[in-house]
Amino acid sequence: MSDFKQEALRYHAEPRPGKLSIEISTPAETQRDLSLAYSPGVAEPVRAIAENPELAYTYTMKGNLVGVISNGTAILGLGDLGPLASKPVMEGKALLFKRFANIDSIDIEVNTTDVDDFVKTVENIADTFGGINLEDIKAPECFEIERRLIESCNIPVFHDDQHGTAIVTVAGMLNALEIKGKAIEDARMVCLGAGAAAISCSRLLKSAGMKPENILMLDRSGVIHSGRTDLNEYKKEFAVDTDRRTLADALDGADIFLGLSGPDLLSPELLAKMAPQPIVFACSNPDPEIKPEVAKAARPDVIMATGRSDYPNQVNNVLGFPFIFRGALDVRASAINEEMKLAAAHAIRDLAKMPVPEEILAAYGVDKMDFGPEYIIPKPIDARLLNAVAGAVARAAVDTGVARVALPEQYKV
Ligand SMILES: NC(=O)C1=CN([C@@H]2O[C@H](COP(=O)(O)OP(=O)(O)OC[C@H]3O[C@@H](n4cnc5c(N)ncnc54)[C@H](OP(=O)(O)O)[C@@H]3O)[C@@H](O)[C@H]2O)C=CC1
Ligand SMILES: CC(=O)C(=O)O
Ligand SMILES: [Mg+2]
Repeated sequence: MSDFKQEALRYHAEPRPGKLSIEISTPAETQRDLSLAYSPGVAEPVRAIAENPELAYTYTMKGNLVGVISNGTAILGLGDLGPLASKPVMEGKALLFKRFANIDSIDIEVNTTDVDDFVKTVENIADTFGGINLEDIKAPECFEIERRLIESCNIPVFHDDQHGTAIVTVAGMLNALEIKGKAIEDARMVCLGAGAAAISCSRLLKSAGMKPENILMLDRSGVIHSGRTDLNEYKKEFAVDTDRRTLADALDGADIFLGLSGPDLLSPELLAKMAPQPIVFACSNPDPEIKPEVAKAARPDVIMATGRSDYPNQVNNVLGFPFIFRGALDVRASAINEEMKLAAAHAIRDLAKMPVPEEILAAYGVDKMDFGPEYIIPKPIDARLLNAVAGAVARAAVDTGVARVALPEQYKV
């Protein structure tokens, strides 16, 4: 086993197993403290909430608590390895919520692949939380699960692999296209993968101006075209009239490769077929569709992003979900709508054009980071993301009427 793999296991095992702990936020030392925290004092908020459920936001941690909920059917790009094996990823998402947006969150792994069962389980516990982040649930089930939970829950329900990924991808893509000097309306994209992330990214790219006829999507059976009879309703949305059938056919002259599929599926020979200054977002985790060093050797003109922290241009939903939920929770939004998503994408995009603070350069061990092919998107540790993205989301929630409390001062511009 490599040193890095051993270190990763040790990181998860020490100083105690896992990556999270729960802390007490009120005094609990004296008889008086205990009388207030538990019996008899706890009866007062119980009675208050029973009379007015909104007071759960005042007297419990609900308003700053997000459930990270999975059934482990699409764990990163590792596939369906079951709910328990997804726990390190879900604890990781909770770590990121806390680290980047001071949101308390807890992971819940649900042991079912049945849509009705999953939906019922989440519905039954939803009131515990201020928001629900669905994670690593495979397509097509994820679409029905999210739709039904959005309908039945009165808190934001957000499938991160769909919308978190789409928001960050659109932010990075608009910047990559700007650097390439190509309008999104004219860009031709090949999307490898037709699951949760691919469908949602392609939908949001269309909302941002990409033409449906300029998107060729592929699944394991090749190009999704209108002659296919094996397509579910989500894939059908992307079926086009075309003679192209294979990834090689699709990539001929394409401007963009968006990979949301699996490891090492884009060869240097196929990359060579793309248009000048190709944009390659190889976003599969942990192993991208093509490694940046391989892509750059084949195409020195490539604008390249991956989902990983150890290469430039990390296009990963970590840049989105902590800040999006921060904004949504702060205005007690009932939903995370399209306007909020596009506002988040533009806020992330715009931040990449601002001068990069010293502490970020130091953390990444470089002398400079300037907007360009090696820096199309901010780093997750950029502290400015919090106010920029959460503020944009909160303002969009207020503007579109889904906020249930007024805009906090810190988000007023
Ligand atoms: N960077 C980021 O922020 C994110 C990256 N991702 C990555 O995207 C990938 C997909 O995740 P998600 O959408 O949640 O999973 P899903 O299970 O919903 O979708 C997987 C999709 O990939 C396709 N696929 C798998 N292998 C191949 C192959 N050999 N050739 C063509 N298509 C293939 C599947 O095809 P078929 O439909 O035929 O089965 C399916 O459409 C993962 O690698 C994940 O790590 C996901 C979310 C965020
Ligand atoms: C980043 C992420 O959510 C994924 O790869 O599934
Ligand atoms: Mg995921």
